[in-house]
Formats: sequence, C-alpha cells, structure tokens
Amino acid sequence: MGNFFHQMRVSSALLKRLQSHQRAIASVNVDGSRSFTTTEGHRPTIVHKRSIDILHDPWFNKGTAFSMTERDRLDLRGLLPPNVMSSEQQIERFMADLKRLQLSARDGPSDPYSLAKWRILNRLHDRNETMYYKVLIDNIEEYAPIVYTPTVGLVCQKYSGLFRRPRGMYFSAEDRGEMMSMVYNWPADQVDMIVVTDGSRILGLGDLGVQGIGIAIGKLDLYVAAAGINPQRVLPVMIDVGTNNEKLLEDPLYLGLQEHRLDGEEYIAVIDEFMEAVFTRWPHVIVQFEDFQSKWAFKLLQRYRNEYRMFNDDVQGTAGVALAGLLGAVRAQGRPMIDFPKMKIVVAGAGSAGIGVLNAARKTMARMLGDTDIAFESARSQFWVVDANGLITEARENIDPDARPFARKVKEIERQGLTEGAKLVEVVRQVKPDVLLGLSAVGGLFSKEVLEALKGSTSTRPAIFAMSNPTKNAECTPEEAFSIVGDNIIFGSGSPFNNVDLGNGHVGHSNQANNMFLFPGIGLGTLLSGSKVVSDGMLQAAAECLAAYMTEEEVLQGIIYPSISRIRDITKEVAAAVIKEAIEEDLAEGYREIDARELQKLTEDEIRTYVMNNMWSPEYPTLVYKKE
Ligand SMILES: NC(=O)C1=CN([C@@H]2O[C@H](COP(=O)(O)OP(=O)(O)OC[C@H]3O[C@@H](n4cnc5c(N)ncnc54)[C@H](O)[C@@H]3O)[C@@H](O)[C@H]2O)C=CC1
Ligand SMILES: CC(=O)C(=O)O
Ligand SMILES: [Mg+2]
Repeated sequence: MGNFFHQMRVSSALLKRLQSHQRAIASVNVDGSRSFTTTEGHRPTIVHKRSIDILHDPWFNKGTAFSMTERDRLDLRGLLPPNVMSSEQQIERFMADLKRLQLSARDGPSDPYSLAKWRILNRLHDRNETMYYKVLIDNIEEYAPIVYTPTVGLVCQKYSGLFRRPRGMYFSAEDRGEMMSMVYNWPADQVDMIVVTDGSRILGLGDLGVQGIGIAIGKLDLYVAAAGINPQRVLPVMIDVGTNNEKLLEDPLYLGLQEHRLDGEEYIAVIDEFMEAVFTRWPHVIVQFEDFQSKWAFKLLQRYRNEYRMFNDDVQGTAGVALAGLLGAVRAQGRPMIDFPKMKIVVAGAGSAGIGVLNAARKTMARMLGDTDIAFESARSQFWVVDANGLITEARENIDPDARPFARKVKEIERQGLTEGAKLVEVVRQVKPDVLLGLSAVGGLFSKEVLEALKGSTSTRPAIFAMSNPTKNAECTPEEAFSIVGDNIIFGSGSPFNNVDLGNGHVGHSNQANNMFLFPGIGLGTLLSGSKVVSDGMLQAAAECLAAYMTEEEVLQGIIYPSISRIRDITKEVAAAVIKEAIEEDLAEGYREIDARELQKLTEDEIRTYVMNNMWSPEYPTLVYKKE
C-alpha cells in the first residue's frame, strides 16, 4: 500500500519534471554550465555531479533545502535528514545556533569551551579527514571528551543548530520500500563498520530523535582513532522512525520526521529492511547497534545476532567493561579473581545497560562456581537491582521480563529487612554491598545519604561505579565518593573526571568505566577474523582481555582501567583476543588475502602483528589522477 502511493508520488513528480523540461529554453553560462529558462521564469542550472559530490560542493550544495524530487533526481535520498527546509528556515536555524553559542558553552560539562572546540574539530573533519584523525589520535586524552562523551551529548541536544554538512546516512520511516536502492547512494564500495541508532535513548539524555546521529559519528571517530578502521569505510546511520520527544515534535527547526515513533511490527519492518539493505550491498560489514531504548535493544539483538555480524554496544560492550571493572575491584582488595562470586553487588538501573551487566556478571560467577545450573541459580543471589520503582522483587507487578531473573525472593529480602520497592539507600544500608553500580541515567542518584550508607560496606575496599553519561548524569562525582565513603575506595565513571587529591601526596584515582575500551576491539577483531557472528565467547574474551590488561601494581593503586591515552594499544589487544577466540570456536573465516587455515596457524604474537598491520594510520597517501 505504502509502496503504491510512493510510486504514485514519484510518477507525478516525474510528469511535472518532464513538463517543465519541455517548456525550457537552453542557454550557456560564462562558467560553461548550461542554464534553462523555463516559461515560469525559473532558470535551472545543469550540474555535472550527483550524490555526495554535490553536497561537498559549496557552489551547488543546498543542504537540507534540497526538495524530495531533487533528492531523487540527484541520488541524494538518504544522504540528508528527512525534513526538507526552506532557505528562510535554514538561516533561522543558523542564526539561532550562533546566538546560542555563548549559552551552550555555559551549559557544557567541565570545559566551558567544549562546544566551540567541537565546532572547530568538526570543520576540520569536513575539510580534511587525515588531519582530523591525526589531531584526534595524537591528543586523544584531550579530544575524546569533545568528540565523544560528554560533549557529544550536548552536540546531539543542539544538533539542529550545529548541523552543517551531512555525515552518514539517514533512513526514515518515509523510505520504506526504498532502502535497498538508497544504500547505493553511499559513495564507498567498501564499508567495514556501521554504527546505527534510532535516537531513542542517547546517552542518558533520552529520546533525541534524528539528532542522535551525533552519537553514531562519535563512536565511529573512536573506531578510526582507536581501532584504526579506515575512515573511508565507516558509516554512521540514523534510522528516523519519528520521535516521542514532545519538544522536538513542536520545534519548527527540528531536522527529523515530526511524527510519533513507529512501534510494533511497523518499527521492526523498518529495521529489518535496513539490515537487509546494508548486508546486501556490504556483506562483510559489522553493524553496531547504539543507544536504542531498552524496549527494543534486547529484542533486536536476539532477532539479528545469529543471522548478521552485529552486536549491541550498550548491552554487550557495557557488560564486558563493567565485568572487567568488577574483576578489577576484586583484585584491588588484594583478593584473587576467583573470589568474584562472593561479591555483593547493588545495581541501580535495569535498562539495556544494567541488565546487560547483570547477565554477564551472573554468567561469569556461575562459570567460576563450576558452570552448573545450581551455580547459575546461586549466583543470582549476589545481586540486588533497584530501578525507578525501587528494589525489584518477585512481588513486583508487570515486571519487565528482562529484569525478572534478578527479582529478589520476597521471603529472602524480608529477612534482610527489605521489601518490594525499597529505596536505594535502604538497600545499601541493609545489604552493605561490595559494589554499588549505577546505570540509571539519574545524575546525583548516589546522594550523600546513599554514600554514607555505603560506609557500612563489609568490603575492605568498596567500589563505586557511576557509569551513566554524560557528566551531569553521573550518579556521583569522584570528589563526593572519596570524601564521603573514604580514601580506600575504587571509583569508576562513564564520562571522564579528574583524579582527586586526597592530600599528603595521595591520589584518589578516577577510572573511566566506558564501553569505549571494548567496542572498537570487538569490531576490529570481528572484522579481521571474518567471523559471521559476534559470539558470546568472543565478547567474553574481550572482557577478560581488558580485565587482565592492568598490572597488579596499578590495580592495587586503584587503577582498574587503562588511561584513554592507551586506547589504541588496549584495542589492539582486545581485537587479538577476539580473533583468537573466533579461531578457537571455528568461526574465523579469514579476511581479504588471509584465509581461515592461515589464521589457524598464527601464534598469539602473530595475531597481534596481523592486527597492527591492518590498522589504518593517518598518513597522507600519494595521489595520482586518472580519468574515469
Ligand atoms: N559507561 C558506559 O559505558 C555506559 C553507560 N551507559 C549509561 O547508562 C545509562 C542507562 O542506559 P540504559 O540502561 O540504556 O537506559 P534505560 O533508560 O534503558 O534504563 C535506565 C534504568 O534506570 C532506572 N532508573 C531510573 N530512575 C532511577 C532511580 N531513581 N533509581 C534507580 N534506577 C532508576 C530505570 O527504571 C531503568 O531501569 C545512560 O545514562 C547511559 O549513558 C550506557 C551504556 C554504556
Ligand atoms: C557510553 C555509551 O554507550 C552510553 O552511554 O550509551
Ligand atoms: Mg551507548
């Protein structure tokens, strides 16, 4: 039905075009291009380029003002956000943004100039990719917080003002039936990595609709900088199925579809069509799902993970990073990793990230306890999960099926002096956990009261993970954690914070507990192994590699994650671990000139060299012109 109407629209557009061509009179301009004067008095300009070339040509580019018929005529469909704007709207958007700069800079995280820095870097990204990535790689510690969390969150929030040149592809609900041909509008014949979002839960900032493309761009910046994926082979994708953000629905300058989100079968049909289209054009691509609301994150993962080379970063990448942190917290107490199943863990947040972490931690505990059904069942009792409605128990009505395995038994928690829906502070007070981990998206959730309660922890060195992003959503700051709970804690946060000066030359180490330490290596390892799926074993190998990366000395100092300045090295190690596991599981089918048999013969060191040799570095190549 939709298709039929679409064809009707196209054919009537074609008819109009033909009519106006019949009425056109040709003339030649001074620059050699040809113009037509139509009987209506308009003078169309003949251009000799199409698609991305026209967007990159400041002479002819109209950005969001290309009409739908022009987009079809010039192969631009999918290369721009779907809302067609008038030139007046474009100017209004630009001016609104310009005036907002001062205000936005004040809104920013710790760095008041973060947004201005992002703009400068973004302009460089548009002009010269090699130089952009050289700057990023050489100064990753300084600029990761600009192109990635926290500033990327602000960028997504302000995207309608910041948008200049499009980057990546947009597939919208309006494009149903067209995606298979639209993918050919992308200029690159080879794409290795796609990061796709539907904008429904961007960091902890909620539904940002089409503006969520910023997070896909930021993640792919790390793919290039950390994993050495060639920037010509990355593709950020926004699937615009509408938004339920009422502010955006009413904003005349919003760049996306101004309708409520598709849901149910209609929604799945759009994502299915997208997956089929990209894997048809690029059968070897890896698709990373990013920042999909929990409601869809798990369902889509289950739907595609055995069929396509894909993974969900928030569910699976975060799980691995948190697991590495939990194991680090055990080691930091001077205990062997095998003590992990004894840890009492309180998790605040039962969304895609929280549930992903809980499942991975429970499985790892069970494996350490002998990998039996009994071990799996007993591991469950190490977790207390608190969501927006308090402690989750079996007495909860309409319990989310993904959280059900972690619902506490009522009798058992009554013995602990707790009830269904108990507040976080009560849970911490009664459980006296070893670990308090936040993936709630609620800034300041680990209040003074909660942190005071954690002082009663039975652990010799309690661990606090305030993993929500961006900075203002962190459950607490390291200053709060160290000053309230005490100097002898482990601290990790999703967005970067400075270390804390504890006086007398002592430093309270602030770790960045972010999935950026895993997703680039998972993607690169999967690519180079040629595995057709991303298996649980490959993800586990990635997490274990990260957990083992820090030395005993570092861990005892409270340093349980690498500094971001080492991200290229840890990514290489993670990629090698993923490849090794893929080989062991007989999933590695090879990549380019190296086939499965040759991969199997590689030693661990040779796998590392293989990874390094396949990482792109930002060096200018020699260019030679050749006629088409
Ligand atoms: N550090 C990292 O690498 C990562 C961090 N995250 C962050 O995790 C956060 C959550 O992400 P998702 O799970 O996808 O979001 P989500 O929206 O699916 O889940 C949020 C969860 O927090 C719960 N919650 C809300 N208010 C609460 C409260 N007052 N107390 C306890 N729980 C509360 C909700 O009930 C829900 O279960 C986001 O801020 C995101 O940026 C996500 C992925 C990776
Ligand atoms: C880091 C990340 O993936 C998130 O906050 O959603
Ligand atoms: Mg994410």
